Amino acid sequence: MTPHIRALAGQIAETVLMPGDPLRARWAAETFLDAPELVNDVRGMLGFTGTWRGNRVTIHGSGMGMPSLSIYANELISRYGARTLIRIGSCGAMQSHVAMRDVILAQTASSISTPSAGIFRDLNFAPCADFGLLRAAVDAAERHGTRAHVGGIYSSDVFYDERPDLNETLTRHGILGVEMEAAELYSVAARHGCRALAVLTVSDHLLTQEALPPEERQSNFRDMVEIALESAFA
Ligand SMILES: O=P(O)(O)O[C@H]1O[C@H](CO)[C@@H](O)[C@H]1O
Ligand SMILES: O=c1cc[nH]c(=O)[nH]1
Repeated sequence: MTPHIRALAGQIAETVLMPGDPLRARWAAETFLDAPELVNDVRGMLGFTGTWRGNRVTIHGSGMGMPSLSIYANELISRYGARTLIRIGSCGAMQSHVAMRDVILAQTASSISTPSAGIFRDLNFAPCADFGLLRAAVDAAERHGTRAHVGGIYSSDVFYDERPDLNETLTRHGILGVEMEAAELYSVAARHGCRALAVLTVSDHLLTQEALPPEERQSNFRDMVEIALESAFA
């Protein structure tokens, strides 16, 4: 048990999928896992452990933003022995060739800052995905016939952005999309020798202003979850 997770020792799997939304965690656990068991509901942050094709998996919400994810990732790794952490999130597209509902596999995650900045001090650490997971995710996306893009994303501290100049700079440098957790997930995983990847589904588009309704962001992102599970156990 931790301040934020009530699971007992042994109730968290070594492989953890992390959506921001706890209700997406419930949907994914009930849709993809055999015998999902609720292992956390502290503060309404839901975590479930079950099996997928005979492999133990936990699906646990991260909450929104890097400080929230950082708490859960640190506790899942340090207190429960998680070793592979895959974010299954939504994101906003920042390139015209990226369409709504496309999948983005985040090779790197740029940021202005992360909760790890205090450790890195003057170092501009480059948070990156585990290459084995990334390669397996590319293969899984191809098998599924999913439109997937591999490249850099931006992990922001804000959803309501007031820096159009920054977005323009990011787009000009090929950044595919924006979300709010991956850079810290990659940093925490690196610090502990764990594997991490962010598999993201485009829920809105910064260039066209299209946006999916909340229900579709909560569930219906099947390809993303299947790609994450297949990558974890490739
Ligand atoms: O859909 P999730 O996984 O929460 O991800 C995105 O959605 C939230 C903002 O609406 C942020 O957490 C962002 O990273
Ligand atoms: O963080 C996020 C997530 C989805 N869409 C955005 O614009 N930002």
